[in-house]
Amino acid sequence: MPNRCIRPGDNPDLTKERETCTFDTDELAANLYGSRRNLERRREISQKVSADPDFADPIPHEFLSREKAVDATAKKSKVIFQKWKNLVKPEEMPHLVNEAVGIQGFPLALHHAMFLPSLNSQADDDLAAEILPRAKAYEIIGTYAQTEMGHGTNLRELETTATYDKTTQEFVINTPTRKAMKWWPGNLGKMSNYAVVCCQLIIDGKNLGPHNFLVQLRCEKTHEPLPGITVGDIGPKIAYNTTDNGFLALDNVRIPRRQMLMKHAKVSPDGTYTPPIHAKLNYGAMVHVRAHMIYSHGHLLARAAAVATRYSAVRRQGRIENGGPEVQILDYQTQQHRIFPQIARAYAILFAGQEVRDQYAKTLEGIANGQADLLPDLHALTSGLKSVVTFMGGLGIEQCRMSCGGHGYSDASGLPKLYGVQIGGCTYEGENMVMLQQTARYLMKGVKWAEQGKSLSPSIAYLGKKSGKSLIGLKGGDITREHEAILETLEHTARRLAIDASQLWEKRIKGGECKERAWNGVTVEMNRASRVYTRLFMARSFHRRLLSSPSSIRSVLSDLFSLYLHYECVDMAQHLLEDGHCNGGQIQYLKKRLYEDLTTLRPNAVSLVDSFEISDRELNSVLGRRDGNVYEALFQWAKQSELNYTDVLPAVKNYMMPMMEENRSKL
Ligand SMILES: CCCCCCCCCC/C=C\C/C=C/C(=O)SCCNC(=O)CCNC(=O)[C@H](O)C(C)(C)COP(=O)(O)OP(=O)(O)OC[C@H]1O[C@@H](n2cnc3c(N)ncnc32)[C@H](O)[C@@H]1OP(=O)(O)O
Ligand SMILES: Cc1cc2nc3c(=O)[nH]c(=O)nc-3n(C[C@H](O)[C@H](O)[C@H](O)COP(=O)(O)OP(=O)(O)OC[C@H]3O[C@@H](n4cnc5c(N)ncnc54)[C@H](O)[C@@H]3O)c2cc1C
Repeated sequence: MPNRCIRPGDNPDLTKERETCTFDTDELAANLYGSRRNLERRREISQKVSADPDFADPIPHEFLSREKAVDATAKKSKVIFQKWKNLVKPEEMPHLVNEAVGIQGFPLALHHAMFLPSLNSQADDDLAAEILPRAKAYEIIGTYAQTEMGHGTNLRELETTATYDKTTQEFVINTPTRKAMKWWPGNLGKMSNYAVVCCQLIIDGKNLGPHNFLVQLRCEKTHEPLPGITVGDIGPKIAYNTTDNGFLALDNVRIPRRQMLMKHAKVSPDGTYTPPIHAKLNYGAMVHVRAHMIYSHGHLLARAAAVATRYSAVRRQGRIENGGPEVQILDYQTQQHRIFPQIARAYAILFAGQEVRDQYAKTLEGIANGQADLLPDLHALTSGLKSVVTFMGGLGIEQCRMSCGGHGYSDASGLPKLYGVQIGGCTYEGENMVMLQQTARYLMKGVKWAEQGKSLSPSIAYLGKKSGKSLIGLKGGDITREHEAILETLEHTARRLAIDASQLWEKRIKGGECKERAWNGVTVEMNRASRVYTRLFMARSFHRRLLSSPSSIRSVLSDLFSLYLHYECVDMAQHLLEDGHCNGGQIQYLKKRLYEDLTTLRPNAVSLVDSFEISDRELNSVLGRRDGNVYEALFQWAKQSELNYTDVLPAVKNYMMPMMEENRSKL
């Protein structure tokens, strides 16, 4: 079957891997990206970026100081948002940015991810008409400033205030304490001249909770901070170092009334407050990012899996049989067990990410028509997915990094930076433990609705079903029936964990605790229920994709799905066993099936990651390069280290040589 990555001059081990492929890699890539046309566009963009001298990197970013890296990123961003702006569709923009700039952030990241979405969904018609065309034309750059030094999670306790002054029809925006400074917002420090700032709305001394306001931070001509505004960069971080995450203090800055984002909640000139149709519509920008970050995090894991798989096919170390040749490390079962589940999870996350984006679009349509009834379901799902996927992705990338041995520790592999970027997602857009509790709140309602026989939305319909006996291992032979048996077992487990958590909670309440304290006593169990609900959704979403896939890729997707299910079940064995729904024999059966899956997938491993269709430039990894010629490339990469600009470093000349000289002269 064709693997279209084969080229003359490639590492022969990689070529051999590609020759054993049993499916058409282009078919799978087209399915992943939605169509052949999308796949071709993806390639076209990759090729054009590589050929554009404006995007050329004289030396890799890894060797640049932070300031120089920020500079290079800003320069490329200007090219993207001027020269390239009309050459790509909005949905192609993330790929263009990844290709041209990389994953560590760029000056307009928050402008796109949160500033524009906030204005689009929360500004009233007047404000939108005035500001959106300017923002879309990049006449101004904006960000989303919500988190403060003292509070990120608990938005109700944010301290920044917007106090309405009826006499002038203005809001007075103020940072009352040091810890009330906005702290963390991306692109706030140096790039943005505007921000959507989240403040407690105060009218006639009454606090009406967090609301969003458009605030100009810097002069449009000089880019100097405006009077009353203190703004800057918070310093280096684990990753995202080309992003100027910032701080901001506002000293009684006045803005006109109409700069409150008033599509949903409104303040009239006389100070009358009208609440929104759903209390949390002000939180819409967060739901937007949570709904979109699932897919992009799937892509980060896909990159790591591509690096680890290709490198493991090229790397030869040790022998399996005495006297045999040194083997490709991909032939070790431990290596396969480390890497193949990451390939499967990356596909699963990408599929789930595509489904949740569609669900977000439907919810938004409803809200535009005055219907917010889909929002609770979407909030529960995006909260669960963002938590599970970012954690899974972090673990997966770290497994991939370790699977590359010493070279995985080098920035040449691209993996340390990938890990740093990925794990940021465990914290931003709501700390994972906190967001899982949001999901759990919804599940607790679902358990009650199911008890009362009420209708349940599709994502929690399983709560209303009855459990039968687990048929895992008892439906021998037929893979379709085995998949169904496992999905039913996962449904049972998700339901059982939600009901157990609900009963534990009720027991504590009956024991005399207030609801909230009782909740805190059961949150570990609540979060377990949320994770399994989310993992069930991911498995179901993968299954839907498998069932709708064309026959040409059905078999390889089915193999991958089997591995996914078997791995997830073994990973969750404790939950499957706890109530006796599965027995030890069934877990042993799942393990046996998992080891068989590793062998089945082995010939297609490289081709499965080739179908992620990530260009060398985007992958930015010496170990993961398509042609597999890693050793020469490693040496060329290291030669660019600034420590190699001279043979004798000043540090050696100034300190080490005199020390050695002094010690020699003492003899
Ligand atoms: C060219 C394009 C390129 C794009 C490149 C993009 C690159 C992007 C890279 C971006 C990187 C980083 C960006 C990061 C940004 C940020 O981090 S912004 C800050 C995010 N902050 C948070 O997420 C804070 C987390 N906290 C909260 O969300 C809330 O405070 C919390 C939900 C935890 C609690 O809120 P409360 O108001 O106290 O509400 P609560 O009492 O718990 O719940 C009441 C009720 O409301 C429901 N609820 C809560 N939130 C929502 C929501 N968002 N939508 C719908 N419903 C919501 C909740 O479930 C309760 O319901 P119930 O029925 O009463 O149980
Ligand atoms: C890379 C990055 C980019 C960011 N970009 C932005 C941005 O653009 N705009 C912006 O406004 N913000 C941004 N943030 C801030 C981010 O949204 C917050 O850091 C995040 O929401 C977590 O809040 P926190 O820092 O207050 O953590 P905390 O809430 O202080 O968390 C600390 C610990 O307390 C626990 N905890 C807190 N509350 C509870 C609870 N109720 N139940 C159980 N445990 C709890 C958490 O689980 C965690 O273990 C960014 C952060 C990062 C790391």
